[in-house]
Formats: sequence, structure tokens, C-alpha cells
Amino acid sequence: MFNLTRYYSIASLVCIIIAAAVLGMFYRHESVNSLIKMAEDRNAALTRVFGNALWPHFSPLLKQPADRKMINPASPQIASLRRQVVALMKDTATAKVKVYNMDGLTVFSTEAKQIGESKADNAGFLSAALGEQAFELTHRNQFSAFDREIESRDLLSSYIPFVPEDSKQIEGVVELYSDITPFLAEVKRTQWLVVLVVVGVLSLLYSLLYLVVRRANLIIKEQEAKLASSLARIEEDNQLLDQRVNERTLELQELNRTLQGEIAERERAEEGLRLSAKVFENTVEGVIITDAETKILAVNRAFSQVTGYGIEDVLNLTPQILKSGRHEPEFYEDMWKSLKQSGQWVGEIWNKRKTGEIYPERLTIGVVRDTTGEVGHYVGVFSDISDVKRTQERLDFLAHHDLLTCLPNRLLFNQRLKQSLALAQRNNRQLAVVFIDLDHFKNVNDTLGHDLGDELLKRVAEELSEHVRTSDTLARIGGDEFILLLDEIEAPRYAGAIAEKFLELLSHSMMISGYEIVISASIGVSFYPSDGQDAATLVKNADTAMYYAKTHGRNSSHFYAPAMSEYARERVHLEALLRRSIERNELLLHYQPQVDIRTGKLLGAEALVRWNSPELGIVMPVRFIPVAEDIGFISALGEWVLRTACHQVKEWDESGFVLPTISVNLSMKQLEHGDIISTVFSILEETGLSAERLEMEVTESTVMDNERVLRVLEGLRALGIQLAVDDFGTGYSSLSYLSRLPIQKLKIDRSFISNVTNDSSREAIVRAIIALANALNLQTIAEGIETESEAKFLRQEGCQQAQGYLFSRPLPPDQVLARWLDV
Ligand SMILES: Nc1nc2c(ncn2[C@@H]2O[C@@H]3COP(=O)(O)O[C@H]4[C@@H](O)[C@H](n5cnc6c(=O)[nH]c(N)nc65)O[C@@H]4COP(=O)(O)O[C@H]3[C@H]2O)c(=O)[nH]1
Repeated sequence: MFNLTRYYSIASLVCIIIAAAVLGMFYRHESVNSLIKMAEDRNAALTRVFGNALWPHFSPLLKQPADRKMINPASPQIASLRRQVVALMKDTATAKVKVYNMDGLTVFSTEAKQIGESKADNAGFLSAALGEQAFELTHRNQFSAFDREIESRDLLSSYIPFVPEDSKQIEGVVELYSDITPFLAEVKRTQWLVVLVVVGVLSLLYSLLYLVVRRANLIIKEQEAKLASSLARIEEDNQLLDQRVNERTLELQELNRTLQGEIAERERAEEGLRLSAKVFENTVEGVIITDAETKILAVNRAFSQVTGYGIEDVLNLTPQILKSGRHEPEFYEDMWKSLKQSGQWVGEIWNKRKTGEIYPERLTIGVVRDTTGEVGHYVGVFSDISDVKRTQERLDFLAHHDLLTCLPNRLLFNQRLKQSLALAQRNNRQLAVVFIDLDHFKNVNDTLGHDLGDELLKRVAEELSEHVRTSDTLARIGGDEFILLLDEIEAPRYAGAIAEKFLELLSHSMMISGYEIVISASIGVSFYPSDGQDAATLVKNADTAMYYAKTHGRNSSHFYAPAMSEYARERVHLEALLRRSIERNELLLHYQPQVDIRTGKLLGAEALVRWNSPELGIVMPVRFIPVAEDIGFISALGEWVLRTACHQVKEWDESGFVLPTISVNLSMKQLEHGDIISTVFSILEETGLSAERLEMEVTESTVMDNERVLRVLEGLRALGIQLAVDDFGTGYSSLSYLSRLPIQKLKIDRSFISNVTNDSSREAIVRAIIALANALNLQTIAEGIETESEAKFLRQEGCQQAQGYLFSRPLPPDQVLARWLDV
């Protein structure tokens, strides 16, 4: 801490000392200067006196050549001069006198031994020689005065140029030594006195001021203490203030944060509200808001677009204005129950537009409660699902109906059958399942094309639909398969009557796209509960009955019988065995000769396949060829027949029996699948049989109006093979198409030959076929000739070739050889 007293004391002491020292020195300096000045003046005066008195005596000395040797200090002249000088200087403070010539040579000195010394280099001398007095203050511990030795003296030597009064020139320099010791001692005493006085005065002043300063120091200390306490208070206040400021700042920051949060919250809320309003107005769903009494408060644009009502139409009304009347009161009761229980209802509802049109909507109603939990509003959000419904209905229709005939499909049929079964079970009633499969529909499809086939199916569907009750379900479940559910029939005969009606309906020819088509059907019927308890069993058994009809002559209907299932099982067994027949080497060929009808000459033979099954015995082709066709085995079988027949002919050739032609049956499936042309070609190559000796028979229905088959036949013909149309007369060959076929022979079906002589219509047909063949330049062969009368008739009509039991039954190869080798 600043201590004024201390600083004052130290500073004052230093000042007093400095002041005393300075003043003392100053006094001494001034005193010495004035002393010197006085001494100078006196010495100058003395020199003048000295010069005036004694100079003539010195002049000779001064004029002597400057050689010390020339001066004799002991000369009487010098001694005399010394006496005079001492006498003159007696009672003065002068202690020594010296005289120099202008060369600096000491020509006289009161101390004789110094005479002859040179002072030419002395500054005082040089100054005086130039006309300026010079002085030098020295202290000598020992000094030779005039007559004695003096000790410890302060001497002032003055170099004074001496200019005689009659001369204007400096002739020499006089040096006077003045003993100023007493004066200087006096000066020193006075100096100390001055110092003491100064110190005393200043000390007094110091003391007075010390009191003042001390007082001031006290005041300063007090002020400092006050200031310190004030500063402490201020510091304290500052800290307090800082604390308050910090607290306040924190409070403000917190407040600011809260405020920011509130602002953000408010902005969010406002944004939310804006968004909600936008969503409300622009959402594609219709929105309706009511109060707790279901009075409409607001609706959005989509509501107006769907219902046709603007807000002005519905404000304060209830949503009941949209009521369609399609729902029972229970529907609305359930709705309110759900709203009360869960606060929400979601469902589909039929409502009415302003135009009166009723439409379906998907509606969600939500209950909005206020803060007290009371119902505040109801909000309904809905979308018009008319399009969805229509699409659903369409999809539903597509999923459950056959697109071609628009009849129910298998899926819908099964659903209805299951429903009807449940009902029949409850009511203890019967029902029937009628399975209808068109006969040879595939031929129509293949020969006349799919478009015509489709038309035929539509016509059949229409015809059948017209004769079923609305409570019955007629469905199309496959290409040419229809199925009818007869609900709650009184007796089986009702189903029988329907089946017969269908057969009768289909037996009439139909004109489709300019073609007159006659079609038949195979029908099977099963009954609940006798033939099955469930839908699958009933359908399966009706199918089995239909299959039975199909394999028993077609164009007929059969009620299901368990034996049919047995038949079906056998058929499955047959299929399995047939598949292995080739590898087990169970197939064999019989050959039925073909002869010239006039001469009886052997022209060829038809290869007819037999199956010698270890399990089933000899199986005839009528039984297994259709099965082979059904299961896709016919191509392998046909290839085996062809290869075996060709080998056989070559074998006969080698044994000397030359069969002109071998005829092989070609199934429709063989023409459709596989590369029959390359198969035939490779077999001919393999066996070495020439193509002209091979004839292939295709049934009339196979080749009828089928461009693809036509191309295959052309390919076969191109190999050189003979082609014959089998079973001619049973199909519906158009003449123009027939003329395009690359065939050489028509084979009149044996159904026309049998008993031809007793049936005029058969006669007419046979005649017509022969005439047609002649017109087309084709050979004719009649098959199934059993009697001579039939042969005779055919001979008369111009048929060229014959085949039948009359000439020979189909025979194993060895018997053919035995019978015909020598003929
Ligand atoms: N009632 C009677 N029948 C006679 C007479 N003459 C011949 N038949 C029989 O008539 C059928 C003639 O063969 P299809 O019309 O080609 O009719 C054949 C043919 O369509 C088919 N078939 C036979 N073998 C083959 C074959 O290797 N391949 C193919 N795809 N079908 C074959 O099986 C059908 C039946 O053959 P099969 O049972 O051998 O019956 C043969 C033959 O035994 C007769 O005077 N009176």
C-alpha cells in the first residue's frame, strides 16, 4: 500500500542531502571562484608593482640567450633580486615568485634551484605568453616558501604576462604563488555552516511538512480504507449483480427456450391446421363432420363430388339424407353399437346421391371426444367404391365363369354344389350331377378350326341353358365338358329326362358359319346321396358314368353305377399294362389281305395290331387303340406297327412271297404329334422297303378340312407312299377339300357294306362314294365284305378292291404265308 509518509521522508531526506550537498558545493565553488578572482586581481596588482619596481633588473635576464647554463642562480645579481623580491612580497600572501622569459626558461625564482628550468610546455605559461592570465589551484603537502618550508598548503599560481609601461610588448611571464590555505579553510568552514544551515532549515521545513504529510497520509489511508471498503462493497455488489444477472440471464434463456418451443409448437400446430384443412379439402376421400347430435357441420369437396350435395344442401341436416334404404335397421343399430363401444365403425354401406342413384361406399366413422371425454364430433371418411365393386364383380365373374360361354366355371359349380349339398343334407333331399361331354368335338375343332369349335360350344351352352331351371347350375368345366347341378330333384328319372333331352337337342344338326354340324354327347349322371356324399365324389362318379357312355358307343347317357368305377379302375390298369406292352414284346400284327374284287388276286394286306397281354389275354385294337391315343402312346405304337409290317414284307420277300402292298393305319394323333414323315422315311430306309409298296390309311374325320394334316400327307406322299382314306362316308369331307388331298384310294366304311344289299340307303351311299372316287380318279376299296352278295353288288358298282372275312380274316404272318404263298 502506498505510504506517503515513508515516501515523503525518503524523498525529503534525499532532497535535503542533495540540496545541502549542492548548496555546499555551490557555495564552495562560488567562494573559491571569488577567492581566486581576488587572488588574481591582487596577484596582477602585485605583479604590476613587482614589475614596476624590479623590472629593470630583470630585463637583462630576460634578454639573455635562452640557455640555462648562461644563468647562474648563485650570482649576486640573482641573490640581490631575491632579496628585493622577498622584501617586496613581505607581508603578502605570496609564497614564491618565478619569472620566465618568452622561451619559457625560468630566469628567476625565489627558490634558486628552479632557475634554469623550462616551462615552455606549461599551459599557464603558454597562455600568459599569449597575453592571457592563467591560474592554477594546487594543494602541496610540502612547499618551499621564501624563507622556509611550508606543509599542507593550498596554493594559487598565477601566470601573468609582463608588459613594461614603456613597451607595448610582453617581455616575460611572472608566476606568483599565493598561499590561500587560510582562505580555503575559511571557505570550508563557511561551506559546512551553509550546509548545516541548509540542512537545519530544510529539516525544519521537513518536520513541518512531515506533520502535514503524516496528516495527509492518515487522510489518504482513511480514504484508502474507505475506498477499499467501498471497492469491497462494490465488488460484493458486483458479484451479487453478476449472480443476479446470471440468474436472470438463465431465467431469460429458459424463458426464451420455452417461448421458442411454444412458437415452434404453435407454428407446428398452425402448419398442422393448414395441412389438415388442405387434406380435408383436397383428400380424394369424402369427409363429413357432424356435431354430437349428428348435425352436419362440414363436408369437403370430395363429399360433394360423390354425393352431389354442397355444404349449403346438408348444413345442419343429418347424414340420414344419404340413406339408401338398402340396409335393415339392424345394420344401423350395429353401426351405433360399434361406435359406442370402440369409438369407430368401418364397413361398406350403400348410400344415395342427390340424383337418387344408389352407390356403394367404404366408410370409416370415428368418434371425436372433447377433453371431458364427451362425444364432441363424428367424422366420417368414405370413398365411392362403385368402380371397385364393378371391378370386383367383374373379377368375381371372371373367376367364376367361363369366358366363352359365360356359364359358371368349375370353381363356381363346386361352390354351388357344396351349398346345395349342405341344403340337401339338412332338408333330406336328393340332387343330381349331370356330366356332359361332346363326342368327337376335337375333330370339329381340328378340322373346322377353333373359331368354329368355339361357336359350336357357345351354341351348345345356349341350347342347354334354355332347358334348365334357374335354380339349377349349368357350368362349363373343360374344353367340351359341361356339368349340370340339378338341385332338389324329386326322383332320378327327372335327371334321366334332362339327360335324354340334352341328347335329343344335340342330335339336331346346327348351322354354324355355313357348316351344318351334327354333334352328339356322352352323358353321365350321379345322385346324392346314393352315389356320393360330397361334391368331389359326385362329380367324379358323374364323370365315370359319362366315360362309360363314351366308351360304350357314345351319344348316350348313363346313371352312375359302382361297376363303372370298376370299369374305370380297369381302364387305369389297362393303361399301365399298355404302356409296357412294347418293351414286353406283347404286341403282334395280323394281316388281312386286300384283293382284286373281280379276279380275287392278292393286291396287298392291311396290318392290324393285336395285344397279347399275359394279364388280359388277346386284346383287340378297338379296345386299346383309343386308350393308346388318350394316353399319348399311339406314336410309339404306330412306329412299332410300321417297322414290324415293313420288316415282315421284306421277310416275306426273302421267302419268295411277294406282297404287292402293305397297308398301315395312321392315327390322327400320329399326324398331329411327332415327325411322322422322318419316322416313315427312316423306317423305309432301315427295312429297305420301297415307298410305293407302303400304303397308309387315315380316317376321313382325321383329314377333314385340316390344313396341317394336309401338309403332312403331302410330305408322306412326296416320299412315294400310297395314301388311302379309311372309314370313308362316316365323316363330313367337303368335296373341294377332298380334291386337294394327295390320296389314291377311298376305303368305303364297313358300316355301309354290311347288309348293303338289303338297305337301299346304304346302296345309294356306296354308289355315290364309288362315283365320287371315279370322278376324282381314285381307287375304291370296300372293307368288311362278308357275303358274296355284298361282293357282287360292289363288283357291279365298279368298286375295284375288296377286304373282308369273305376273302380272309386278319391272319398271323405264318398263316398268310401258308394261305397265299402259292396262290
Ligand atoms: N365285322 C367285320 N369286321 C371285319 C371284316 N373284315 C375286317 N374286319 C375288321 O375291320 C377292321 C378293319 O380295320 P379298320 O377299319 O382300319 O379299323 C381298325 C383300325 O381303325 C384300328 N387299328 C387296327 N390296327 C391298328 C393299327 O395298327 N394302328 C391304328 N392306328 N389303328 C389300328 O382298329 C380298328 C379295328 O381293327 P380290327 O379289330 O382289327 O378290325 C379290323 C378287321 O378285323 C368283316 O368282314 N367283318
